Amino acid sequence: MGNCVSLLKRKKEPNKAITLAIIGLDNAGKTTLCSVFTGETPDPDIAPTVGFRNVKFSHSNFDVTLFDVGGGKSIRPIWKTYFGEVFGIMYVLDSSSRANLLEAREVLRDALEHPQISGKPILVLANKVDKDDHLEEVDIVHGLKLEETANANNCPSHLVMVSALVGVGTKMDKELQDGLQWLLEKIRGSLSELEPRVASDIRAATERRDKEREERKARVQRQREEREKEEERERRRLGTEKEKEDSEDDDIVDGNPFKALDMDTLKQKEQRLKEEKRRKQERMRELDLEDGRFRRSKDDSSLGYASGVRRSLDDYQLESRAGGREESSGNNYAALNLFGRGANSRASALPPLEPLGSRVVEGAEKKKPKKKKKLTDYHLDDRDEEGEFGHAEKRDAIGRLGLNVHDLDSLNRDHDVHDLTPRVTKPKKNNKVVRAGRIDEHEEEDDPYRDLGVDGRSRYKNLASLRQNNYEDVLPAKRGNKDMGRLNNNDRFPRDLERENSLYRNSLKKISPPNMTRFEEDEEDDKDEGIEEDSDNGSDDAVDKYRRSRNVNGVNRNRKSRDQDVYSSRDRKLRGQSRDSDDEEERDDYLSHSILKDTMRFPTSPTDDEVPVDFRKEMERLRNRKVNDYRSKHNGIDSDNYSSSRQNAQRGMRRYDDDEEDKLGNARNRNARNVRSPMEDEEDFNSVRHSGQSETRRKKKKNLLRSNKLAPSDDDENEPPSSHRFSSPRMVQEHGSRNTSDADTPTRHGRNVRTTHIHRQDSDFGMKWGLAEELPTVDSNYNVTRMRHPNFDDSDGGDVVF
Ligand SMILES: Nc1nc2c(ncn2[C@@H]2O[C@H](COP(=O)(O)OP(=O)(O)OP(=O)(O)O)[C@@H](O)[C@H]2O)c(=O)[nH]1
Ligand SMILES: [Mg+2]
Repeated sequence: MGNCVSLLKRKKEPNKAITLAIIGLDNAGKTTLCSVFTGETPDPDIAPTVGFRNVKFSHSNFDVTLFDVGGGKSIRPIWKTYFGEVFGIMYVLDSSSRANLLEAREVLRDALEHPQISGKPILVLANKVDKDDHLEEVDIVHGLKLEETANANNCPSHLVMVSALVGVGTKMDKELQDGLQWLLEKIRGSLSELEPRVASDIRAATERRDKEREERKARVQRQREEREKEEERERRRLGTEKEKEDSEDDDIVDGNPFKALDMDTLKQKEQRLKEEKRRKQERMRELDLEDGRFRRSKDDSSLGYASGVRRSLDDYQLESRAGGREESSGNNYAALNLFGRGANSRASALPPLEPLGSRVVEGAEKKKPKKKKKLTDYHLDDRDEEGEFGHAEKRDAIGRLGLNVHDLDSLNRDHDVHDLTPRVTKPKKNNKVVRAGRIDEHEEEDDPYRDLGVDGRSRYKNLASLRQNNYEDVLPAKRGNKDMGRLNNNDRFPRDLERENSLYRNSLKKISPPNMTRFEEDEEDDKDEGIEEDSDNGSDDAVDKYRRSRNVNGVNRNRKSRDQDVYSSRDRKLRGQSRDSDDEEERDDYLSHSILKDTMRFPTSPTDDEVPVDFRKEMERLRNRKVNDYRSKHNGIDSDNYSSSRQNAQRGMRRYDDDEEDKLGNARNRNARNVRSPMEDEEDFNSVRHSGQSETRRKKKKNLLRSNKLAPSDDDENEPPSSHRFSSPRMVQEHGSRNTSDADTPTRHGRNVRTTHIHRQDSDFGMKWGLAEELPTVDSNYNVTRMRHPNFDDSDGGDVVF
């Protein structure tokens, strides 16, 4: 009955306003719990609290203001600012985080030990108990040393295991509700003590804050006065008036910020400011002049102010003593009274100001820094025509290109200069400047690389461009381009420009196709392809046409496009070269050209003394490989086939023994001795071509190739007809009957093996097993290769021998 009366009594009383603080480590769930108390649904993507915020809610006849502070390390120190105002504390702990328990203990201890907290009730909220791995109550009490700390600081404490995610407002977690109730009751129970304590703490805090504010104000006032004094001194020195207080508030008339502005007043104000400024400047000039005169009268008249200020401090001290000047104690700069009579001690303490003095030095002209001339195409070309370079350009060229004096001499002599010009300026249309890789009338008149053909020319210019860019700018764009990649190797690429270029010129002369027909052919191509001549450009010579239509610029063209230019499939067709043709001659022609093409990718100059060793070796290796590949491929034995034969034997697909290896080896050697590859033929052909007979090149070359292939060598009468050497495996099969017989053939092992005529349709297994490509040349006398399919039923005819 008594309880009911007290409840009814309480209901009639107005709510008590109290303040609480919710503290704890970051990420404990403080802000989420605040939402729960206020009845808001917590934001799942809640951000960490930076600083402080407060929330309000009512519970059990209390209007609670809850201070939610950030739990981050850097924010914790501000907690204590609020401790004096609070009646009690909620301490939140993430019960699922064991790692933070120690830190949480320390933070709790620090809080309870604070004089404005000790004795106040503490509610510990072990949050996030909805998580599986949360700590047990005992562990938390033990881990936090809650009882010891609370008892030590006379703080009534209570711990509840809660989850902020259960519900909000009246539907909040029951434990949480109980905990809140406990705290509020505790506060209610000690309200008589707490209220005066909090009130006094708040008063003390307010007094402290007021005191601090006063101190700050006084400090600011002192600083302002100092500044004003300084400004006054400066004004007196310059003889200017004190400006009217020009605060932003001036424009606010009668405290009304929205009142219309008086334009006349504003104009007057502006005028006044201008006048002030002008007077100030005049005064400054006068002072400068005075000072300048003073300096000159003391020194040599030729010595300007600028040099005067550089004199030693001792001079000035002496001077000031002689002139009865005041000498500031201990400050040498004070002796440098640069501002004449009116100068005050502060100003004279300043270091000398050179720019002021420099104005009064008669005849002292400021030298404008000369603009550094850029090394452009134009400059270089100009000088080149005169046959000389300026020193600056030479130095520039040395710096840029890493050239030596010898190189520079060569620049003067040769047309190399065109290729070495840095591409700084953008050439105008139809101008005469020659840029790297470009061809125009100017160059065409005396083009030393004309013989190289378009491809050779651009290749040469690529080289020059590489040099000019120190191999770096161009190369990335050429990635994948074998020859450019090789040039990047500095070891193989001597720095000597002359040597390098002659090397390339030689190699290009040797391998480039005859240039006389290039433009004509391309003109025809262009017609066929519908490329029209550019009517804007007046020049109609073949070189220009070619350049315009193909955009031939040595720097920009990549290998693919170059190869396509010279060896396009269209060209090959026109020349009667085709990989797929049934015509043997066409195929040969194709092959020889593909070798030639590859050779072009690895340009070499065979003049031994000129070529660096590594480079030469590499080229020789390449050439030999090509020749050997060709020989072996077209003479029935190649290393691939040989090794695969060995592999087949090991797999049980064919019989294999050392004797056979001997035979194969012998055959290979013999064939290698006697067969000339198209590569060698091409070399011969080139020598013919360069002797001026290029118009009949195709005919001659074919004859040359054919004669070589068809003529068996003298020292080997058993050489099979050379046509076989150039036959595809398919053709070998088709003509197999010429070299095999149906009769038994004795082997060295004394076993008779029946040879079989293999028709095309019979050779399925060979094709299927990928062996068709490996079929060797058939020779009934000594070159017998045996292949046997493991599943092949030989009951009808024994082994199959090719
Ligand atoms: N599982 C679970 N997650 C909770 C619970 N309470 C809060 N969280 C989550 O814990 C994270 C941190 O919550 P906050 O309320 O921002 O933590 P805080 O203590 O305010 O952190 P600071 O502001 O940085 O000090 C949030 O992702 C909440 O969703 C809970 O009871 N259970
Ligand atoms: Mg927070």
